[in-house]
Amino acid sequence: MARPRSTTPRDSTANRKQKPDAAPPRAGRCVIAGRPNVGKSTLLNALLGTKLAIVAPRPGTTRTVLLGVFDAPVEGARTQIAFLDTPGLEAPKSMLGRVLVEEAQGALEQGDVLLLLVDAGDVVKRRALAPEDQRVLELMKPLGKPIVLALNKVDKVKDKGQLLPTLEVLAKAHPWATIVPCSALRGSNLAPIVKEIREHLPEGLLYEEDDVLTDRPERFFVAELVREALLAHVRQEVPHGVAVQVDEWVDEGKLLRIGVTIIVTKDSHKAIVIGARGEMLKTIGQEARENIEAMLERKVFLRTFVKVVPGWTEDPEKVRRLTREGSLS
Ligand SMILES: Nc1nc2c(ncn2[C@@H]2O[C@H](COP(=O)(O)OP(=O)(O)OP(=O)(O)O)[C@@H](O)[C@H]2O)c(=O)[nH]1
Repeated sequence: MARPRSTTPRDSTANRKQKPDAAPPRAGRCVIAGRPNVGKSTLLNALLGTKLAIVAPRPGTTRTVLLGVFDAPVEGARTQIAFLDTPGLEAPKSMLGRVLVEEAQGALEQGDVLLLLVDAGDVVKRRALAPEDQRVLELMKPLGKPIVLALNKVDKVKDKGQLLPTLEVLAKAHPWATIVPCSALRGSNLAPIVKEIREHLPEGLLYEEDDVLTDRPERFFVAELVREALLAHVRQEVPHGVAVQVDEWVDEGKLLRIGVTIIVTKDSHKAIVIGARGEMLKTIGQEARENIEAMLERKVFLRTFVKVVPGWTEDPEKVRRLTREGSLS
């Protein structure tokens, strides 16, 4: 998918043509990894200046490795960074969890640089990495790649005086490329991250074109926007077993007709997603449609079905189909 020009602030300001005296272009891959809910997808979106990944205030939102291409000058020199946003790394509780961990671990090997994202408030409180963060670091270490440690959600740290001593302790834990406190939500202090990543990338370009944003088709993002709307409204344990499949895509010129099936694991979950008199499904569909229309910049008719597929989160074949191909068929 190409970069949506109207929604990318960087597009309006960045001049991708280098100045004659600028350093040569550099390009490579950076994998964003960390335990669930630390803000990896929010950081990807902030770095790209556009919303690519869905975000939710609950662990386990990201279901697949997502490519997002940063292509802009860093200190005047063109820099292409293929960021890979990964599912949160944690001890898996289901087959779905195992596949997500496999995906994230596999992605680590693809990075020229690894970015370990942790929760600033949590490490400040402990004056150390949490055991869950440490486990991610242990997966990264044997790969021998430069690791940037980013302490996210620094906006939530009340006692900012505790930050410096924490950074000093963390600096001794590993020979990091750098340690950066930042806020992905506010977009603050992200420039030092990009600058450091650039230092470790080889000269050259990954993509000749200057508007590559991702390698996923529009249908993938449509399914994700439906899942995001659902995550925003449905509580309890339902979201863990939800997948969205796009099964109708008819371009009628003025209107794009899309049909999606929301897959859940139990009848009781189906009832929650539909809600009393269908109110919940209506809310989800309406919110998803508005976001899809904004993304595609066209009028959309969205039809939503809900289907029970018992035990799909424990069936390796179904998990792979739904998380990687986005469809059971
Ligand atoms: N206060 C604050 N909240 C943030 C920040 N970055 C992310 N969040 C919030 O943290 C929650 C989780 O964000 P995500 O980006 O979905 O986290 P993730 O690490 O991709 O989550 P998983 O997909 O579960 O691994 C959301 O509610 C975000 O709004 C930040 O810098 N400050």
